[in-house]
Amino acid sequence: MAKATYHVCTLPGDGIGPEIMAEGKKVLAAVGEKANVDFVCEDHLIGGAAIDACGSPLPDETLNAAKASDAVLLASVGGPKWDSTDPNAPRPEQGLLGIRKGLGLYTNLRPVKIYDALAGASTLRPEVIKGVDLVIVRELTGGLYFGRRERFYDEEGAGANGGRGQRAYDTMEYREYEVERIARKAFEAARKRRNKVTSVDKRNVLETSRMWREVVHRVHDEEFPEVELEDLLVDNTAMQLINRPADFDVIVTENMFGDILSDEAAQITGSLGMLASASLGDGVSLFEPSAGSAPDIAGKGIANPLAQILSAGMMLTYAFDMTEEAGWVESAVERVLDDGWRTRDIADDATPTDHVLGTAAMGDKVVEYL
Ligand SMILES: NC(=O)c1ccc[n+]([C@@H]2O[C@H](COP(=O)([O-])OP(=O)(O)OC[C@H]3O[C@@H](n4cnc5c(N)ncnc54)[C@H](O)[C@@H]3O)[C@@H](O)[C@H]2O)c1
Ligand SMILES: CC(C)[C@H](C(=O)O)[C@@H](O)C(=O)O
Ligand SMILES: [Mg+2]
Repeated sequence: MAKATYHVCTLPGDGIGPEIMAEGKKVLAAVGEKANVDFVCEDHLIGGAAIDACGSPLPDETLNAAKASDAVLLASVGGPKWDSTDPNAPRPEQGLLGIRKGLGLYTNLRPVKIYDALAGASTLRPEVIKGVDLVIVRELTGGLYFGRRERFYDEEGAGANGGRGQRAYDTMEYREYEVERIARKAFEAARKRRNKVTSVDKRNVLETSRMWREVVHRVHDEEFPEVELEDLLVDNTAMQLINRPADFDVIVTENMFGDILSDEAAQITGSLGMLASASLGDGVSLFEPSAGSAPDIAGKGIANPLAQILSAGMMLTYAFDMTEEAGWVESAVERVLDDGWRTRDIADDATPTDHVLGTAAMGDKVVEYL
């Protein structure tokens, strides 16, 4: 049989990005060898690296290459080097938002799963985290991130109350179809899991949330009546996530609430360095760890590459329908952890120092177990 070839647009980005991307590629190559599939990875610029090279966080060349690929694997963007007080200066994060919008990636899946071996790395007590297995379905191309915004000088306000007159606003806006389609994705995910959806909003305050709740319920009643649906306000969710995390199955929420709740949920698993994600639309998909460029540890070779590796695993499932091979990756990661191998962020007092691995050694270990 002819060897299948998949073209992967790889976007290492900034900070720890290139370090963890190298490990994601290593694992992909190993899977390819075992499955007789060629993953042809081609690096392109995004974020701060792209600003430095050509002044834009998302060069046309990168977006075009992403559109022409079979899937995109991204590491992370951003860092203090590109922090500027000039509101018109290009920002690395615009590259990430631009590619999400440009590829129409409105669904972001962030699975949060406890590895038994990592129970000691979690901030929470073992009896609280036992059995945690949830997925955050985050709306990714709407809301505050993409609403009208402005920063301006308001003469009337100048001097009043001691201010210098600056004003700024961001707007949260949703269209009904945007809520409908993400709700559908959440109910479909729940059907394949434990059949429960928690819809998170701030209906007691926000008009977008009032519409969100109505639309989610309509989609539920008309198309997925057999799925259990619960509503929770976002502040209460933040609390319940650490109070009873094992009760959640699918959490569906708008863009910014999902951003915040997913970092919180990551800490339940022990480290942000463990949280993979898939960003899906109707065309090419993108896979990325949920964490950022971790400037505090960049360049030291100690970042945890497992979220990047698990994101590559999600790519196998969602982009290439290689669920068996994705299972190899998940199982290799699980066995590496079971055998006590750790990066620094998930090590605890009981970890022998010779079991604390650097970024590249952890990638090698996963390949060895594959
Ligand atoms: N997808 C992305 O590209 C993405 C996501 C989040 C933040 N960012 C950007 O990253 C930059 C830094 O943001 P931040 O510091 O607030 O968040 P961050 O996610 O980069 O880091 C938060 C904390 O988690 C740790 N951490 C993150 N990933 C890790 C890993 N793989 N292994 C071990 N530890 C890890 C960091 O060391 C840090 O202590 C900002 O410019 C931000 O906008 C990018
Ligand atoms: C870097 C930033 C724009 C991004 C987001 O908020 O979506 C990140 O925090 C994430 O979670 O992917
Ligand atoms: Mg985030």
